[in-house]
Amino acid sequence: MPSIRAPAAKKTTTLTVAVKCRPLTDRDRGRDIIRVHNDKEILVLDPDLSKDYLDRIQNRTKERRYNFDYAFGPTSTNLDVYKRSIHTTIAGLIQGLNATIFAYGSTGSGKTYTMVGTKDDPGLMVLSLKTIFDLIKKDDSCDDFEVTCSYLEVYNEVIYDLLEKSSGHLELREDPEHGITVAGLRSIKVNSADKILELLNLGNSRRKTESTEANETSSRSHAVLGINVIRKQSKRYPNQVVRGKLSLVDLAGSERASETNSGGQKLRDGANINRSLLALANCINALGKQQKKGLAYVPYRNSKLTRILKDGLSGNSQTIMIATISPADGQYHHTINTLKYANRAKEIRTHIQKNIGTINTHVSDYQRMIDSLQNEVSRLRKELSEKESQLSAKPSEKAADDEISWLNSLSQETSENVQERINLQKALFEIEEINLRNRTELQQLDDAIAKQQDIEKDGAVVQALRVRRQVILDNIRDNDELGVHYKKEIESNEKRRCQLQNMIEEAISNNGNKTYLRILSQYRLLGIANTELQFEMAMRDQVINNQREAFKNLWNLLVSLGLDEKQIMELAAKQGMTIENWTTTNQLGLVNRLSSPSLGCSSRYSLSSGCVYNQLHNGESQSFPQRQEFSTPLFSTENRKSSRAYYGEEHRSSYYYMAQDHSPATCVNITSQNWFSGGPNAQRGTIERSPMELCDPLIHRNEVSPCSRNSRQEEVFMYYYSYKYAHLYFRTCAMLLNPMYILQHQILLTFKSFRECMGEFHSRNSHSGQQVRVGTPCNKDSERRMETTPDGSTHSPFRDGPFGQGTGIPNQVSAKSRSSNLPPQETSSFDSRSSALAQFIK
Ligand SMILES: Nc1ncnc2c1ncn2[C@@H]1O[C@H](COP(=O)(O)OP(=O)(O)OP(=O)(O)O)[C@@H](O)[C@H]1O
Repeated sequence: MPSIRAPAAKKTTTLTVAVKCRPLTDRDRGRDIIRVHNDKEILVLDPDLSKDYLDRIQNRTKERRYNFDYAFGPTSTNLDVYKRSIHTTIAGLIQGLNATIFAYGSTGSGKTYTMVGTKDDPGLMVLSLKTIFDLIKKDDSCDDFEVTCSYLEVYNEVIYDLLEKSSGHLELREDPEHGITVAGLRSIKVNSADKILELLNLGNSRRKTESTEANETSSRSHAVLGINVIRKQSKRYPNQVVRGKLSLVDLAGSERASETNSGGQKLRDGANINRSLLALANCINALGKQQKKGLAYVPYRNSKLTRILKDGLSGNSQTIMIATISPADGQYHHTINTLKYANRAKEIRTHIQKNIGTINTHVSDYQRMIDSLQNEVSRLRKELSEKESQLSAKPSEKAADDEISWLNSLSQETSENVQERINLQKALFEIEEINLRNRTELQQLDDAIAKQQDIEKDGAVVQALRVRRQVILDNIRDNDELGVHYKKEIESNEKRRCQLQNMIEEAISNNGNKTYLRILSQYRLLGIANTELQFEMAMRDQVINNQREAFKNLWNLLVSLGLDEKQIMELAAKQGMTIENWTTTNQLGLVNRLSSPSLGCSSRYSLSSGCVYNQLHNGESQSFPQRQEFSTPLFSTENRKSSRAYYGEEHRSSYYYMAQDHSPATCVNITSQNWFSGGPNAQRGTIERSPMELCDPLIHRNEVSPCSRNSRQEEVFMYYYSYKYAHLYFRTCAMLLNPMYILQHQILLTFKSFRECMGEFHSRNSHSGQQVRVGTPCNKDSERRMETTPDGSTHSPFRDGPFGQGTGIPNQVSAKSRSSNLPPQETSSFDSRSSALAQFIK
C-alpha cells in the first residue's frame, strides 16, 4: 500500500549554505586570494595587483566580502565540513525528514572531492552513509528499517542508471504522491554502509569523466545518489510508516570552452553542462526573488537537473548547498559567480515535514487531506492576487515607506535583469564560438572528402570522414537551436529591461526622491558593464580572426618561399612545435593566397606569428601556437613563462587583449630573405620589429648592451606607462565607440605611445648625461643621429641603442616619427603625459 504524506505541521526553513575553499594545487597559477574569517565570512581579495591610476584614486577595488552559514578554508577536511554543517540534517532522515545536499561550483573547484572524497579524506556521501547505518544500529525502538539506494547521472540531458551495467535512457515522471521520480531507476536494498560504498564506487567508475585543461578528471555529468530510509514503527503505531529521503548531488562543473580547451564531443558536453547549470542558476535566482516578492515563475522545466532538484529547492526538504571555490586569482570571476549564487541561495525557503504514512489509509483520511489541500490552494490564490495588486499599484499611491521598499526592489530587479542578460550573452557567445570552430572543421572535412573521393571513391577514409562530418553537423544544429533559445531569452530579458526602464522613468517624473537617482546610477553602471562585455565579445571575435589570418599567412609565406608542407612540418618538429589542424586549411587556402597580391615579402603578421618567428630564431622549443604576454611590465622571466598558457587566462577585458601582441598595429614585417637567413639579417636592420616589441626589453634580454643596462629600469617604467595610457584610452572608447574604430585608433595610439615613450626616455637620459641614443627623433639631436647605410637607405641608430644590437627600428616608424608634430617631450613628468593623452582622447 502506498504511504501518503500526512498534512502534519510544516516547518519553513531556509537553505543552509556552506562555502568550501580548496587548497591551491600544482595546476593553479598565481596567488591565493581567498581569506576565511570567523568560520562564516569569505573575503575575496582583488586579483589585480597592478591597478591603473584611475582605479587607484577612485578606490575601485574588486575585493568582495560574503557571509554564509559556514565557511571552510583550504585546511578544512571533508570531515570538518560534515560535522559542522551536515551531521544533524542526516540524523533527521531516520525520523522521516527529507534532505538534499548538493555541491555547486566551477570546474576543478573541488565538488567531486567534497562529495565523494578520497580514501584518506572520505567525502560527504561516504560520511552520510556511515552516519545513517550508525544511527540505525544505535536505535533502541525495535522499529524495522529498510534502506534502499539508487544512483543516477544526467549526461547531455539524458538520465542513466549508474547501478545498471548498460543502462538505457530513463524518463522523468511527475508522481502526485512522490513528486518527481525517475521511471525504471533501479533501487537496491542494502544492509550496511559498506554495501552502499561498494555500489557508490561501482557507479562512480561508470560515470562520465574527461580530462580537460581545467581538471584532469572533470565530471561531465551530474550525479545523484538517492538513499531512502523506511521505518516501520511496529510497536507503538503498527500501521505507521515513516519515510526519509536523502539526495546527494555532485554537479558537473561550469566551464568556458576556451579554458578547458576542449573540442568535438567534449565541447558538446560542455554546452549541455552549461545549459543545465544556467537553468539551475535561473531557478536559484527566481526562488530568491520569490522569497522577497512573493511571486516569480521558477523555470524548473528548463532542464532535467532542475526537475530532479525541484524538491530540494522548494519542496519538502532540508537542503544544504556546498559552494566550492578555488583560491587561485585566475579563478576570480568563477569564484565571485559561485559566491553570488550561493548568496542568493541563502534566501531560498523550503518546507520540511515528516513523511508519515499509514499502511491502511482510510478513504476518509484521503477526503480530509483533499479538503485541506483545497483550503491551502484557495488561501495561496488569495495571497497571490493580493501580491499582484500590490505590485501593480503605482508608487505615488503608496505611503512613503512603501515607496522606498518598492524602489529598492525595483533597483534589485534591475541589477538582476542586467546580470541575467550578461549571463545569457556569455552563454550565447560561447555557443557561437563553438559553432564557428565547427563550421571551419566542416569546411575542412568537405574539402578532404572531395579530395579523398578522387583518390578512392567511397573508401574507408571517406566513410570515416563522412561520419565525422555528420557528428559536426549534429553539433552545429544543436548549438544553433541552443543559440536561438538564448536569443529568445535575451529578447524577453530586453523587454523586461524596457519595462523596468519605463517604470524608473515614470517614477522619476513623479517624484524627486533621491532613491530614484541612486537606482538610476546603479542601472547605468551595470549598463556600462554590459557594454563592456559586448565589446569584449566583439573583440574576442576579432582577435580569433586575426590570429587565424596570421597563421594562415605565415603558412602561405613559408610555402611560397619554396618549402613544401613536409619540410615545414619537419622544420616545426625540429623546433619542438606541434602544428595542429592546419594542413587541410592551408593546403586549401594556399592557391588563393599565393596569387594574392597582398602576400609575399610585405605580408603583415601579428606578433603571434612574430612569436613563432622568435621561437625559430632563438631556437627555443615551445609548443605552437602560443603567445607572449606584454601586459605586465615588471614581470620576471618566471612570470613570463607562467603567463604563456593563454587558455588558462580568463575574463580578460578587451583592452587587455588589445594591448597584446595580436593587433594588426603591432605587426612584424619579415622579408623573405631574412626569413631564411634569420639572425644575421636582423642585425643589419632588415627585420622590422613592432614598437611594442622594441619597447619590451625583456624580449631582447640577451641583446641588451652593457652601456644600456643602467637604463633598463627606465625602459620598463616608460613601457609601463605607455601601456597604462592605452588601457585608460580603451576604457573610454569601450563606452563610446564601436570595436573597429577603436582598433583603428589603437594603431595610432601604439605609435604615439611609442614615440612619447622614446622621446621621454631620450630626454631623461640626455639630462642625466648618459650616452644613450634612441630612435625617435623628437628633437634635433636625435634627428642628426639618423645614419645612412652603404646602400643609401637610412637606418636608425636604434639598433645600437639601449635595446642592444640587432634591434633595428622600422624605417617607416622613424619616418613617421620625424614627421610627427607632437610637442617635444621636455619633461618626463606624469602630468605632461597625462595632458597629452587627454588631448588625444578629445
Ligand atoms: N580539499 C581538497 N584538498 C586537496 N585537493 C583537492 C581538494 N579539493 C579539490 N582538490 C583537488 O582539485 C582537483 C579538482 O577537484 P575535483 O575534481 O573535485 O573538482 P570538480 O569541481 O569536481 O571538477 P569538475 O566539475 O570538472 O568535475 C582534484 O585534483 C582534487 O584532488
